[in-house]
Amino acid sequence: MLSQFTKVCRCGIATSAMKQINKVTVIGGGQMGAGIAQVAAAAGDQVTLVDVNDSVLQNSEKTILKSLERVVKKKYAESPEAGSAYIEDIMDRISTNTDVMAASKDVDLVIEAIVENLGVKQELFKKLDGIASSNTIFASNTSSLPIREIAKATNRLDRFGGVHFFNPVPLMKLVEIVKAPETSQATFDTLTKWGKKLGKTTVSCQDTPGFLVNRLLVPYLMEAVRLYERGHGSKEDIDVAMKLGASYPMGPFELADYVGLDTCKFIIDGWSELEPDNPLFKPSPLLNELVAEGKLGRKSGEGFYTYKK
Ligand SMILES: CCCCCCC[C@H](O)CC(=O)SCCNC(=O)CCNC(=O)[C@H](O)C(C)(C)COP(=O)([O-])OP(=O)([O-])OC[C@H]1O[C@@H](n2cnc3c(N)ncnc32)[C@H](O)[C@@H]1OP(=O)([O-])[O-]
Ligand SMILES: NC(=O)c1ccc[n+]([C@@H]2O[C@H](COP(=O)([O-])OP(=O)(O)OC[C@H]3O[C@@H](n4cnc5c(N)ncnc54)[C@H](O)[C@@H]3O)[C@@H](O)[C@H]2O)c1
Repeated sequence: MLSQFTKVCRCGIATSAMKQINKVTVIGGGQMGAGIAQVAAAAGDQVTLVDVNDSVLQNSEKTILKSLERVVKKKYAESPEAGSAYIEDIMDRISTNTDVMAASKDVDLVIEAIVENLGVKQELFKKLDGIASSNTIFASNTSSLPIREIAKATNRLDRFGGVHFFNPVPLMKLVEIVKAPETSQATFDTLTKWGKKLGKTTVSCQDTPGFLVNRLLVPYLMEAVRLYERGHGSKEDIDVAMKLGASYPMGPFELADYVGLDTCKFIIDGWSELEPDNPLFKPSPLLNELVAEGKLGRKSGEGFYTYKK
């Protein structure tokens, strides 16, 4: 368990030093939460994955297992037995729980990857703040919401930061570490060290809309949708164009489906509310329509494209 490591400097002011994270609760077992649980357990952390019910958590476990099997196919191609032991070892470090309060009582870090909605995230952390140890750091994997706004629901603004992973978490090498105005240097350093322990490259971000990657990626994806809405290109051609003309691994429509169209909509609606006159943040009628029809991308079997279940 993380120890509150408090130093008193010569001036007499107590300052908290960087801590070691070994025990983590991940809230939200969807595509991001499952990935975060996987990479944390692979790095040796004891992980509890939380979601609203057991059937979601069973799916999360299946997703993690499938992903680990893909990793092992490459990493242990010559030694299937060592591969099985590797998977077993990681799965042994992951437990699941539907009781978020019990799962968050005594851990070094609570990181959430639930729905991209400020009120829901605030409500979650407000509840947790009352029961989690004062040593526990809170973090959000939000794509687009201000970390400070989420943290304001708690009395631990100094022990609250952003840790933004990318999808698919096991493969994407970057993690953005977000320092909100009140995030302490010790918290920021602890989160950065944790990101590196998970094998990721970290970049340091301020608490500005979209941090670094999404401030560029969101306008690009939305502009692709607008291009298509204007009838200036088919989605297939736009995807091919960006893959072969710009060497992106996925075209914008493939990527939006991969991310989840509900998440895309939550992001753009939030930014458009924040800056209604910014043409880059204009919502898209087509995106709204698809989400209203339950076409959320790969996770629901249909979005801009149709996927085999
Ligand atoms: C409108 C607003 C929207 C904003 C959205 C923002 C969202 C968010 O905040 C930020 C993001 O995340 S942005 C999103 C950022 N993300 C991006 O931009 C992603 C862009 N896409 C890509 O980088 C690639 O298409 C992928 C890596 C996803 C798949 O690669 P591919 O070549 O097209 O297809 P492949 O052949 O299937 O797989 C290749 C190899 O990878 C292996 N593997 C795959 N999945 C795995 C898993 N889960 N586990 C383990 N392994 C996995 C697979 O086994 C294979 O191994 P092999 O040994 O070589 O056979
Ligand atoms: N999808 C991406 O590419 C991506 C990338 C980076 C960051 N994010 C961010 O990560 C977060 C999750 O995104 P996702 O794509 O994994 O979503 P998802 O829809 O796949 O999963 C969300 C999960 O959270 C659960 N959940 C919702 N409310 C909950 C609560 N109160 N308590 C416990 N569990 C709850 C849901 O049951 C669901 O399983 C969002 O904030 C999103 O912006 C997403």
